[in-house]
Amino acid sequence: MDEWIENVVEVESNIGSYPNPGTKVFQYGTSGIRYNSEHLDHVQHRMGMLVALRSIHLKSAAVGLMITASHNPQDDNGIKLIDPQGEMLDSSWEVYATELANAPNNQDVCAMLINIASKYNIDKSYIPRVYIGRDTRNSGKRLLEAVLCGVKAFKSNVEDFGIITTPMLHFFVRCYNTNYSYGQPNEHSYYTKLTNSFKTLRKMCLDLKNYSPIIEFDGANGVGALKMKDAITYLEDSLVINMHNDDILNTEKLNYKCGADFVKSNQCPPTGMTIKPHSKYVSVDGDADRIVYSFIDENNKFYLLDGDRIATLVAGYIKDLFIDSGLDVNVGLVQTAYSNGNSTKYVTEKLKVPVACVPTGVKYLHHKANDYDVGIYFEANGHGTILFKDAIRELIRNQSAIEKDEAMSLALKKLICIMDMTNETVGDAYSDMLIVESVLCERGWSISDWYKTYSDLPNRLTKVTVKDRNTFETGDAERICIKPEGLQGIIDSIVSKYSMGRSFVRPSGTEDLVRIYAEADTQFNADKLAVEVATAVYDIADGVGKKPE
Ligand SMILES: CC(=O)N[C@H]1[C@@H](OP(=O)(O)O)O[C@H](CO)[C@@H](O)[C@@H]1O
Ligand SMILES: [Mg+2]
Repeated sequence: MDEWIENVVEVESNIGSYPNPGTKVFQYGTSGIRYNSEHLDHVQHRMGMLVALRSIHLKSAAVGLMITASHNPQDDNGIKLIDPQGEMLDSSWEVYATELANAPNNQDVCAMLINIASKYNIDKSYIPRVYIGRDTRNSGKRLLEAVLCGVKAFKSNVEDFGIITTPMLHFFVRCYNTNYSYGQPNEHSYYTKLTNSFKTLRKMCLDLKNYSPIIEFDGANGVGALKMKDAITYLEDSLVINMHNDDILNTEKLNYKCGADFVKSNQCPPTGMTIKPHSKYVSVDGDADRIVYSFIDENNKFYLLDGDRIATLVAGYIKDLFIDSGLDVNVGLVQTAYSNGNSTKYVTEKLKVPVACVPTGVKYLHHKANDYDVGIYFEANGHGTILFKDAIRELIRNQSAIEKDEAMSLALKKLICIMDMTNETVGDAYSDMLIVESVLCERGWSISDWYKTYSDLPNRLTKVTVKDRNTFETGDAERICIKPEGLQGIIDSIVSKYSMGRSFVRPSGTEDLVRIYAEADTQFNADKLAVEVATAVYDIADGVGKKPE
């Protein structure tokens, strides 16, 4: 074992070209590793080796490696690793990713890989299979070379899909490992599967009422824009997509004042396009795994329909379809502490769908959603999907084949369409858009009809930089702050002064800072509550820079 790995690392992998300059500390966090791309060559090289080893461990299952920094600025880049069912890398291996990225020298890298190989008793006769994709960032091509060097050292079968969205790569990985029952690992199969089921459902919708198929699409000047242009040829006339922020050649524009993260964080329309009252705006992020909707009214007031809204829309619709189909299926929704309190109330009280709350990060939501027959999960920022248990999928298809009752049969057919247009591996802006458009059309709703289903509690998300965010520890799905000691007591007493107040703090997993979330009866109060709690964090945890105001 030792000799094998030593040979791979020291001879085959060209490791001498990828030294760790030792200037930065990396962490495989909420969603992989992200950093300024200048510091990432050795990281990508090592992740290439790790992912190949993971495939060998999993007996030649295809695993994925996506080179992206999602909604971060153009200068950043990073990596997301994908496990065989298209889900995110198992958390037990995240630790190795972090350790390897930080290993000071090549001998350490070698020793760590030997450790992993012997811990899992890895059988080196398996040939690894690695699927690779990247977003539109300039640095992607250079970092790809580093990844390839690492991956090929293990004599892997490598498939480089070039520039694709993150969810496409997740989909492709699942296709291979399900022996292609999920689809073929190529873009044509992806578009065809998702779009055909969308078009089939659209034909069942006879009365559009207030629904409009026109979408103003904000592509964040990234891969989402590039791929939407391809998708349009598959959609034909089922949707009218007007493209904006689709300048992928001007890479410094990526995510700049546009895209899902900008719109959600700043609670304002994307720039780079004319915003017309009551038009329907769709914004995706830099790797197209997030989506939010928005519009303005005749008074230029801005309305955001974020992940919470999408989750409630989808949960209500799916629940109704199951009622109509006569099938008794448990449908549940998974949220995080960032979900608006009124969305949780609406889902539990009005839609009567159970809600679970888990820590931030799609991996936690995805995992929890598996507890339900049909689990819907969305982060408030617009990352989410629907998971159908295999047995339920089968039940729906079998029942649909024999159902005689017309109404029940129609509901089952609609459920099949929804299943087939869902990319169940991970949040997927394209798939989610098709689902939202389907439900809006079925309901006969305009975007403002959708907005009227419930009203959000005013809220504010803010952040504070502290000396060491690792001193923070949280509990109860991040709703309680355990460390620094004493902080939770202070937060409780601040919150108690506010009507409908709620606030929590947690260290970010993607940035070096602490996030503060606050909700209250008015926007003024939510803002004020956020500042008060941010100040408490700043004071107790050695805040860095300007005091919150
Ligand atoms: C409040 C917030 O939106 N946090 C985001 C952000 O994580 P942080 O750990 O909060 O930095 O990035 C994650 C990856 O994209 C995403 O999963 C998560 O929801
Ligand atoms: Mg993303």
